[in-house]
Amino acid sequence: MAVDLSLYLVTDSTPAILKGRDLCTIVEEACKGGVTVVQYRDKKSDTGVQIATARKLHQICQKYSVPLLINDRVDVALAVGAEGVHLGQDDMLFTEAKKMLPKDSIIGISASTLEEAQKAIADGADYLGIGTMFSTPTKTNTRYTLGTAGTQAILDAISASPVSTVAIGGINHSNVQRVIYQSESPKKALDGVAIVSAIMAADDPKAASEDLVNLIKNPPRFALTAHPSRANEAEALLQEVPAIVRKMVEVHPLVHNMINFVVANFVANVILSIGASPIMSPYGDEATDLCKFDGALLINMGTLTSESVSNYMKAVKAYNGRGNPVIYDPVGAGATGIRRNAVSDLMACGYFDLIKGNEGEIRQVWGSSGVQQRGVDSGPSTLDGQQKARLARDLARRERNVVLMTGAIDYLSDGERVIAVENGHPFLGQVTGTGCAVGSISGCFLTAHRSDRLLAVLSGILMYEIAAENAASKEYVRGPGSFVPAFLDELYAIRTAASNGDDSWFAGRAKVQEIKL
Ligand SMILES: Nc1ncnc2c1ncn2[C@@H]1O[C@H](COP(=O)(O)OP(=O)(O)OP(=O)(O)O)[C@@H](O)[C@H]1O
Ligand SMILES: Cc1ncsc1CCO
Repeated sequence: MAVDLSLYLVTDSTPAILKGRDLCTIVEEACKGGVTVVQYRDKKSDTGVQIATARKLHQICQKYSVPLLINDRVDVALAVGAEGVHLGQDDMLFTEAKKMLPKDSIIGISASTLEEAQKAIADGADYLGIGTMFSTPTKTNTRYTLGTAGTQAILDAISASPVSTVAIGGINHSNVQRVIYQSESPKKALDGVAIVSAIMAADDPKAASEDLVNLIKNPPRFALTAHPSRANEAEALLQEVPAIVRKMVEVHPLVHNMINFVVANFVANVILSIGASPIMSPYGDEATDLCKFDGALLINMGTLTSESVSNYMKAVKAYNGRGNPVIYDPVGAGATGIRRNAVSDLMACGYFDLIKGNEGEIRQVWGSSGVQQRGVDSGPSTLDGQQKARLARDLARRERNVVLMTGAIDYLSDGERVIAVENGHPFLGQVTGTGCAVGSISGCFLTAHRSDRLLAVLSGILMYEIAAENAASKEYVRGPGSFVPAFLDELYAIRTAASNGDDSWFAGRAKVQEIKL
């Protein structure tokens, strides 16, 4: 039996959720608001109460042509003639339930691992409930928190099967679009999302459901536009760079930096030099107002404190809500347990248009790092150029965003194209904050040029690294100390040239190639 799983309501009868209200009234409001399937889930009530409630719910659901599924209790489903059941891994076996239920019944199975998903498919499940997506305070006994990356990996591995899928766990209005978007693998997407408290605990369950329907139907504002690689991709991109630098100077974007205290002053001066406007604010609540200027947000966790992550989360939510660019610079990502946890918490909390880091940091975000970072520096590389390019490409594909891995050669990818940039100067590696400034500059370019994020970031890096080369070539520059003021001057010189319509600073300077993998 085909079911529309797009907005799948799972009930919750706990007093904290119901807040004295009647379960059936909430479900009816949700049906009016557009939920497409209801699962009655009640782990506590006596059988008699469950049957009575399920019967009422079934009458309501039938009025709105919404199928009713019963969690775990095949006997309750049979007693009220519900459309089917949902079974967890500890519930009755699929094969037993199949024997007991009428022929057309829907049977869904919870799957937290690929093995569980494959077994449920082999048994003949009608759909999979994949989760837990995010851990929530109300459900702490979750075996696996998959996140969008784990969900995407399962979808990819089962893409040959036509089985339907919904994601479950911690999904709400603020993350639903991202969950659907980032979980999608090239060959298989979620068919829906299961929602509990975002509807059940809402003051107005009808409005909450309507809002979710709208969010599910519409693509997120941050969806990446596909830019398949052209025959001479690097050259084609380079032709556009000077115009994008001019545009950035003209737009005079604002970049909100939640940045470490070591580099804040240097980064603010870099941003002023390129003709943009910096604001440094570590206070998460300020983002509610700051995001309204439609600039970019940079999260740079260089000097993390016990309060940083919750502040970052508030700001990311505010900027994501307006679809404004958010950049994540996971400084020192692998250096300590606290930073490693911060990486997972932040990656689960919102969408980052760009993740920018040195090799050690990008490897930590990817999750494959067996390498202990000693500090905020990258440390000796163990990857060759192709492997670096592949890592940047794979992370961008997984997160469906843009990834920039900095170093003597920078690797930039949007999941389809990979561009290597050889510009820059070794002095950049000798001055703290030069990587952090790249994150902030990228924010300015992402704000000014939104249709091709890879091109926007590439334009920023080239302006930056060509300025560094120009500065290092001055005869009065003898080392990192004299390099810094000369560097700010050269950024300013390019910005001035660009605002005069003079692109000569760029002619023949870019050392860029596309890497084919
Ligand atoms: N040896 C080098 N040659 C050319 N450019 C370099 C070199 N080292 C670094 N860069 C450039 O310097 C910038 C910063 O990159 P790097 O990888 O040093 O960042 P980082 O380690 O995050 O820095 P920080 O944390 O100090 O801000 C990038 O634009 C990069 O291309
Ligand atoms: C040295 C240092 N320590 C924390 S952040 C930082 C600046 C480089 O990101």
